[in-house]
Amino acid sequence: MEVTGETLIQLGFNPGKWFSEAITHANAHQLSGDALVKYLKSVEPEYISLLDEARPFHMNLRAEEEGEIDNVEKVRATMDALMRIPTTIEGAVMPDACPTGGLGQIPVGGVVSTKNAIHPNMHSADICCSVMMTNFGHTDPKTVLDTVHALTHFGPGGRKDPFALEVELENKLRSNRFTNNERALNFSKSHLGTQGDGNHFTFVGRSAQTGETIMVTHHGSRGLGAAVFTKGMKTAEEFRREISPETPKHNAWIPYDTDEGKEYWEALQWVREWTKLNHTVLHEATARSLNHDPSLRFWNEHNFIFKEDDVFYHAKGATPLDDKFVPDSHEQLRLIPLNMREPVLIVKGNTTANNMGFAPHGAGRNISRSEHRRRNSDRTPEEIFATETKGLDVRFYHDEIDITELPTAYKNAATVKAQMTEFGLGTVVDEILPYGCIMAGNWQKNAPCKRKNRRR
Ligand SMILES: Nc1nc2c(ncn2[C@@H]2O[C@H](COP(=O)(O)O)[C@@H](O)[C@H]2O)c(=O)[nH]1
Ligand SMILES: [Mn+2]
Repeated sequence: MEVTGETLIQLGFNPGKWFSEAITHANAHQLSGDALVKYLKSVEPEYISLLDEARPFHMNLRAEEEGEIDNVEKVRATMDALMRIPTTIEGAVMPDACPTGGLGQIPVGGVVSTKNAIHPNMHSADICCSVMMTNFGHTDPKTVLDTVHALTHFGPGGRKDPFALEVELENKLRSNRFTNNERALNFSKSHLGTQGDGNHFTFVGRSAQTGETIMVTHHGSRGLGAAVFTKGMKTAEEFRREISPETPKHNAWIPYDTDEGKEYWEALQWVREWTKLNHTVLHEATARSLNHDPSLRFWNEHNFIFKEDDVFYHAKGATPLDDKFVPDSHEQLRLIPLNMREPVLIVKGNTTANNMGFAPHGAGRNISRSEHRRRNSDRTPEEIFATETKGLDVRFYHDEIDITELPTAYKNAATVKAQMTEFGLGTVVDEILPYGCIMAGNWQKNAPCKRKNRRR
């Protein structure tokens, strides 16, 4: 009987590139029964198994009240599963941690170091989600917010009036297999100067130290990053089948010491450069419109992979404190937003025994968006908005309130700040006190397909 791929799968072997040569050999020698199994065992690749025990991780997170226990336990459980992936070295969990996806997926607020391995799912689709600030001196905060409101773009899709993509960066994108495709290249142009949706924002406030007006933008790499992520996951899956089929798909990795690994790492750097430009064009356009020469601008990513020799630090919603991770660091300063009613923190810090060189990237959530909606179903969005944004100038770009972005949707900011101090996760050197902000809002409510459904 002819030996096929199906025969091998039924015998319990994992499909991979080795199948084709083994099938040819088995048929040429008419192998069957024990002889076939013996031969297949002798040529089957040696797979990397999951670790029997989880590698160590630091829980810089503690439940302070009843409602937080469930979240903390879920974060611990997912880290326990994740730290059995054979590439892992060490992990850390930040006070803003919350689970995302199934068991074994890196939580938001998680840091995992690996040896010679890049795990695309540990940076997820919004590669290099980040925050940038510009100091506008003593310009009136409302004037800054009005000015950026007229210039920015929130919601799905791209701009009708895109900013120009630098030729040098376009050439870089065209030189890499993960970015040189129509989808990624189109996004790199049409999405430049866009902020997307969800919890991305433009925030304006005043420095607690100097009273100067500071603008902070929060967004990532938009369609370009998502396109790179899709390709990265596909490549990682090809490796997973060949080297560690026992590893769950969501934790597949690309070995760095391969052509694909080196090129994926390079693609991540181009995405980082593009994302920085995506913030910068908005900050520069605002400064030009205000005819103001800004005194200070800096940024930091909080959803990225950082490399030190052959060790890769995956930070899924964590702020790199240590300058070894940040090539364009300004005086070691980093930005950590909390919610629209709270200050954006300006922090500094170093690597310690338990922080792996990172701090939280925000407040995080104890409950999902849908649970938050359920708990507030007894009040109208307008009532909730009025209570939660009193005294602030809060705007939704698409004119529809998104209650899942209001302050009570997030963890208690005071608790997160207290745990930053308790676990040594950076020192606050200044705070940007809120004047107001712009977010996408619930743009789906008036999306054409929703309107059509409502008419039915
Ligand atoms: N200052 C503001 N901070 C906000 C707002 N909405 C959310 N957030 C915080 O940002 C972090 C980062 O979110 P992620 O998308 O990178 O995971 C989040 O944990 C919140 O604490 C806002 O409107 N203003
Ligand atoms: Mn972010």
